[in-house]
Amino acid sequence: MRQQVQEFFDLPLQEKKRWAQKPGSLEGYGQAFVTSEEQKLEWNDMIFLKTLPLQDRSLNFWPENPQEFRKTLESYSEDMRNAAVSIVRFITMGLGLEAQKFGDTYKEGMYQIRMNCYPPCPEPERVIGLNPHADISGITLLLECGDMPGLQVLKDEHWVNVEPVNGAMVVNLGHVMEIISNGNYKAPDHRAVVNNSKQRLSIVTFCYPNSSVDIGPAEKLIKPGSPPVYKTLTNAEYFHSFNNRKLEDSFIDSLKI
Ligand SMILES: O=C(O)CCC(=O)C(=O)O
Ligand SMILES: [Fe+2]
Repeated sequence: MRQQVQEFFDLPLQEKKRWAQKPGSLEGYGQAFVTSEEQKLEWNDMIFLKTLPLQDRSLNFWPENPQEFRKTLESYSEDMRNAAVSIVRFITMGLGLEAQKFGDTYKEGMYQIRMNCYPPCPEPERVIGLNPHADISGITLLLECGDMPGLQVLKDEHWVNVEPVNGAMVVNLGHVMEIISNGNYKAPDHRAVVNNSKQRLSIVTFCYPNSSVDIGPAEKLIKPGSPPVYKTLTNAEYFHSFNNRKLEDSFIDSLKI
Protein backbone atom coordinates (compact mmCIF):
# COMPACT_ATOMS: atom_id res chain seq x y z
CA MET A 1 0.00 0.00 0.00
CA ARG A 2 2.81 2.40 0.91
CA GLN A 3 4.41 1.94 -2.48
CA GLN A 4 1.13 2.61 -4.29
CA VAL A 5 0.44 5.74 -2.24
CA GLN A 6 3.94 7.06 -2.88
CA GLU A 7 3.55 6.45 -6.61
CA PHE A 8 0.16 8.15 -6.61
CA PHE A 9 1.43 11.33 -4.94
CA ASP A 10 4.47 11.34 -7.26
CA LEU A 11 2.19 11.66 -10.31
CA PRO A 12 1.87 15.02 -12.05
CA LEU A 13 -0.87 17.22 -10.59
CA GLN A 14 -2.98 16.99 -13.74
CA GLU A 15 -3.07 13.20 -13.47
CA LYS A 16 -3.99 13.23 -9.75
CA LYS A 17 -6.77 15.68 -10.49
CA ARG A 18 -8.62 12.97 -12.42
CA TRP A 19 -9.78 11.84 -8.96
CA ALA A 20 -10.33 15.29 -7.52
CA GLN A 21 -13.03 16.06 -4.95
CA LYS A 22 -16.26 17.40 -6.39
CA PRO A 23 -18.20 20.26 -4.79
CA GLY A 24 -20.26 19.02 -1.86
CA SER A 25 -18.34 15.80 -1.47
CA LEU A 26 -15.46 14.98 0.85
CA GLU A 27 -14.21 12.06 -1.18
CA GLY A 28 -11.40 12.24 -3.66
CA TYR A 29 -8.06 13.94 -4.14
CA GLY A 30 -7.60 17.47 -2.85
CA GLN A 31 -6.41 19.58 -0.05
CA ALA A 32 -7.48 19.18 3.54
CA PHE A 33 -10.89 20.37 4.68
CA VAL A 34 -11.15 24.10 5.23
CA THR A 35 -13.62 24.63 8.06
CA SER A 36 -12.97 28.22 9.05
CA GLU A 37 -11.50 31.36 7.57
CA GLU A 38 -9.30 31.75 10.62
CA GLN A 39 -7.69 28.34 10.49
CA LYS A 40 -4.01 28.04 9.72
CA LEU A 41 -3.81 26.69 6.20
CA GLU A 42 -2.59 23.16 5.92
CA TRP A 43 0.52 22.09 4.05
CA ASN A 44 -1.00 18.90 2.92
CA ASP A 45 -2.14 17.02 -0.15
CA MET A 46 -4.52 14.18 0.46
CA ILE A 47 -6.96 11.68 -0.93
CA PHE A 48 -9.99 10.58 1.10
CA LEU A 49 -11.93 7.43 0.17
CA LYS A 50 -14.71 5.35 1.70
CA THR A 51 -13.60 1.73 1.55
CA LEU A 52 -16.17 -0.38 3.45
CA PRO A 53 -18.98 -1.42 3.36
CA LEU A 54 -18.74 -2.16 -0.34
CA GLN A 55 -21.87 -0.17 -1.21
CA ASP A 56 -20.23 3.00 0.18
CA ARG A 57 -17.44 2.89 -2.41
CA SER A 58 -17.43 5.59 -5.07
CA LEU A 59 -15.00 4.08 -7.51
CA ASN A 60 -14.94 7.25 -9.59
CA PHE A 61 -12.65 8.66 -6.88
CA TRP A 62 -10.43 5.56 -6.70
CA PRO A 63 -7.21 6.11 -8.66
CA GLU A 64 -6.47 3.70 -11.50
CA ASN A 65 -2.95 5.00 -11.68
CA PRO A 66 -0.72 3.46 -10.34
CA GLN A 67 -2.16 0.33 -11.86
CA GLU A 68 -2.23 -1.77 -8.71
CA PHE A 69 -3.73 0.97 -6.54
CA ARG A 70 -7.33 -0.23 -6.43
CA LYS A 71 -6.49 -3.89 -5.93
CA THR A 72 -4.03 -3.02 -3.20
CA LEU A 73 -6.55 -0.76 -1.45
CA GLU A 74 -9.21 -3.47 -1.58
CA SER A 75 -7.02 -5.95 0.22
CA TYR A 76 -5.60 -3.28 2.54
CA SER A 77 -9.10 -2.33 3.69
CA GLU A 78 -9.84 -6.00 4.45
CA ASP A 79 -6.67 -6.17 6.51
CA MET A 80 -7.58 -3.00 8.39
CA ARG A 81 -11.04 -4.37 9.11
CA ASN A 82 -9.60 -7.57 10.55
CA ALA A 83 -7.10 -5.62 12.63
CA ALA A 84 -9.85 -3.29 13.91
CA VAL A 85 -12.06 -6.21 15.02
CA SER A 86 -9.19 -7.64 17.11
CA ILE A 87 -8.04 -4.32 18.51
CA VAL A 88 -11.57 -3.32 19.54
CA ARG A 89 -11.92 -6.70 21.28
CA PHE A 90 -8.82 -5.99 23.33
CA ILE A 91 -9.78 -2.40 24.11
CA THR A 92 -13.27 -3.35 25.29
CA MET A 93 -11.90 -6.36 27.19
CA GLY A 94 -9.72 -3.88 29.07
CA LEU A 95 -12.88 -2.02 30.03
CA GLY A 96 -14.51 -5.21 31.34
CA LEU A 97 -17.08 -5.21 28.50
CA GLU A 98 -18.42 -7.95 26.21
CA ALA A 99 -15.34 -7.92 23.98
CA GLN A 100 -16.65 -10.34 21.35
CA LYS A 101 -19.86 -8.37 20.92
CA PHE A 102 -18.11 -5.02 20.55
CA GLY A 103 -15.47 -6.46 18.21
CA ASP A 104 -18.22 -7.96 16.05
CA THR A 105 -19.78 -4.52 15.45
CA TYR A 106 -16.62 -3.69 13.46
CA LYS A 107 -16.97 -6.75 11.19
CA GLU A 108 -19.62 -4.98 9.14
CA GLY A 109 -18.29 -1.60 10.20
CA MET A 110 -17.65 1.54 8.24
CA TYR A 111 -14.12 2.24 7.06
CA GLN A 112 -12.67 5.37 5.48
CA ILE A 113 -9.12 6.03 4.45
CA ARG A 114 -7.21 9.24 4.21
CA MET A 115 -3.79 9.28 2.60
CA ASN A 116 -1.79 12.35 3.51
CA CYS A 117 1.24 13.77 1.76
CA TYR A 118 3.12 16.55 3.55
CA PRO A 119 5.77 18.03 1.25
CA PRO A 120 8.85 19.65 2.81
CA CYS A 121 8.25 23.33 3.55
CA PRO A 122 10.98 26.00 3.46
CA GLU A 123 9.40 27.70 6.49
CA PRO A 124 7.85 24.87 8.50
CA GLU A 125 7.06 27.05 11.54
CA ARG A 126 4.71 29.20 9.49
CA VAL A 127 2.40 26.40 8.40
CA ILE A 128 0.81 23.30 9.89
CA GLY A 129 0.53 19.88 8.24
CA LEU A 130 -2.84 19.17 9.80
CA ASN A 131 -4.59 21.38 12.37
CA PRO A 132 -5.17 20.05 15.90
CA HIS A 133 -8.23 17.79 16.14
CA ALA A 134 -9.48 14.58 17.69
CA ASP A 135 -10.80 11.88 15.38
CA ILE A 136 -14.53 11.12 15.44
CA SER A 137 -13.98 7.44 14.59
CA GLY A 138 -14.12 4.47 16.91
CA ILE A 139 -10.46 3.78 16.38
CA THR A 140 -7.96 5.09 13.85
CA LEU A 141 -5.13 2.99 12.43
CA LEU A 142 -2.24 5.08 11.19
CA LEU A 143 0.57 3.76 9.05
CA GLU A 144 3.68 5.89 8.62
CA CYS A 145 5.48 5.60 5.32
CA GLY A 146 8.98 6.53 6.43
CA ASP A 147 11.07 7.59 9.37
CA MET A 148 10.20 11.28 9.40
CA PRO A 149 8.28 12.26 12.54
CA GLY A 150 5.31 14.58 12.04
CA LEU A 151 2.43 13.28 14.13
CA GLN A 152 2.16 14.97 17.53
CA VAL A 153 -0.21 14.27 20.38
CA LEU A 154 -1.27 16.73 23.08
CA LYS A 155 -0.15 15.35 26.43
CA ASP A 156 -0.32 17.43 29.60
CA GLU A 157 -0.72 20.55 27.44
CA HIS A 158 2.45 19.85 25.44
CA TRP A 159 2.79 18.61 21.89
CA VAL A 160 4.74 15.36 21.95
CA ASN A 161 6.18 13.66 18.83
CA VAL A 162 4.89 10.19 18.05
CA GLU A 163 8.09 8.69 16.65
CA PRO A 164 7.59 6.38 13.68
CA VAL A 165 8.40 2.74 14.42
CA ASN A 166 9.24 0.69 11.36
CA GLY A 167 6.57 -1.94 10.68
CA ALA A 168 4.25 -0.68 13.44
CA MET A 169 0.87 1.02 13.30
CA VAL A 170 -0.30 3.80 15.55
CA VAL A 171 -3.67 3.02 17.11
CA ASN A 172 -5.59 6.12 18.10
CA LEU A 173 -8.95 6.37 19.82
CA GLY A 174 -11.74 8.50 18.41
CA HIS A 175 -14.84 10.00 19.97
CA VAL A 176 -17.00 6.89 19.39
CA MET A 177 -14.69 4.89 21.66
CA GLU A 178 -14.54 7.73 24.17
CA ILE A 179 -18.35 7.67 24.36
CA ILE A 180 -18.61 3.86 24.62
CA SER A 181 -16.09 3.92 27.46
CA ASN A 182 -18.20 6.62 29.14
CA GLY A 183 -15.16 8.87 29.22
CA ASN A 184 -12.77 6.34 30.76
CA TYR A 185 -10.78 6.62 27.55
CA LYS A 186 -10.27 9.94 25.80
CA ALA A 187 -9.86 10.68 22.12
CA PRO A 188 -6.62 12.67 22.22
CA ASP A 189 -6.00 15.89 20.34
CA HIS A 190 -3.32 15.47 17.72
CA ARG A 191 -1.90 17.32 14.75
CA ALA A 192 0.74 16.91 12.05
CA VAL A 193 3.70 19.24 11.61
CA VAL A 194 5.96 19.52 8.58
CA ASN A 195 9.69 19.88 8.19
CA ASN A 196 12.03 21.56 5.72
CA SER A 197 13.91 18.54 4.49
CA LYS A 198 11.75 15.56 3.65
CA GLN A 199 8.29 14.69 2.41
CA ARG A 200 6.17 12.61 4.77
CA LEU A 201 3.31 10.26 3.91
CA SER A 202 0.75 8.74 6.24
CA ILE A 203 -2.07 6.28 5.52
CA VAL A 204 -4.89 6.70 8.00
CA THR A 205 -7.88 4.35 8.37
CA PHE A 206 -10.91 5.57 10.33
CA CYS A 207 -12.86 2.61 11.71
CA TYR A 208 -16.48 2.83 12.86
CA PRO A 209 -18.94 0.25 14.12
CA ASN A 210 -21.81 -0.98 11.97
CA SER A 211 -24.25 1.83 11.23
CA SER A 212 -27.13 -0.07 12.87
CA VAL A 213 -25.42 0.21 16.27
CA ASP A 214 -26.29 3.13 18.55
CA ILE A 215 -23.42 5.23 19.85
CA GLY A 216 -23.62 5.64 23.61
CA PRO A 217 -21.93 4.61 26.86
CA ALA A 218 -21.77 0.81 27.31
CA GLU A 219 -24.58 -0.35 29.60
CA LYS A 220 -22.19 -2.30 31.81
CA LEU A 221 -20.37 0.91 32.71
CA ILE A 222 -23.51 2.63 33.96
CA LYS A 223 -24.10 1.96 37.64
CA PRO A 224 -25.15 3.85 40.72
CA GLY A 225 -22.42 6.41 41.25
CA SER A 226 -21.35 6.13 37.63
CA PRO A 227 -24.03 7.83 35.52
CA PRO A 228 -23.79 8.18 31.73
CA VAL A 229 -21.64 11.14 30.77
CA TYR A 230 -22.67 11.16 27.08
CA LYS A 231 -25.99 10.96 25.26
CA THR A 232 -26.84 7.85 23.25
CA LEU A 233 -27.36 8.62 19.57
CA THR A 234 -28.14 6.58 16.52
CA ASN A 235 -25.36 6.46 13.97
CA ALA A 236 -27.28 8.90 11.76
CA GLU A 237 -27.80 11.32 14.65
CA TYR A 238 -24.09 11.16 15.52
CA PHE A 239 -22.99 12.17 12.01
CA HIS A 240 -25.77 14.73 11.78
CA SER A 241 -24.52 16.33 15.02
CA PHE A 242 -20.97 16.35 13.67
CA ASN A 243 -21.90 17.84 10.32
CA ASN A 244 -23.99 20.53 11.97
CA ARG A 245 -21.64 21.26 14.87
CA LYS A 246 -20.78 24.81 15.79
CA LEU A 247 -17.18 25.21 14.71
CA GLU A 248 -16.30 27.31 17.72
CA ASP A 249 -17.55 24.67 20.18
CA SER A 250 -16.07 21.34 21.13
CA PHE A 251 -17.92 18.52 19.35
CA ILE A 252 -17.48 16.00 22.14
CA ASP A 253 -18.70 18.48 24.76
CA SER A 254 -21.89 18.94 22.74
CA LEU A 255 -22.60 15.21 23.19
CA LYS A 256 -22.32 15.35 26.98
CA ILE A 257 -25.45 15.05 29.08
O1 LIG B 1 -0.61 12.39 9.22
C1 LIG B 1 -0.73 12.24 10.43
O2 LIG B 1 0.17 11.78 11.13
C2 LIG B 1 -2.01 12.61 11.12
C3 LIG B 1 -3.21 12.33 10.29
C4 LIG B 1 -4.49 12.51 11.04
O3 LIG B 1 -4.54 12.77 12.20
C5 LIG B 1 -5.78 12.35 10.33
O4 LIG B 1 -5.76 12.17 9.09
O5 LIG B 1 -6.84 12.41 11.02
FE1 LIG C 1 -6.52 12.55 13.06
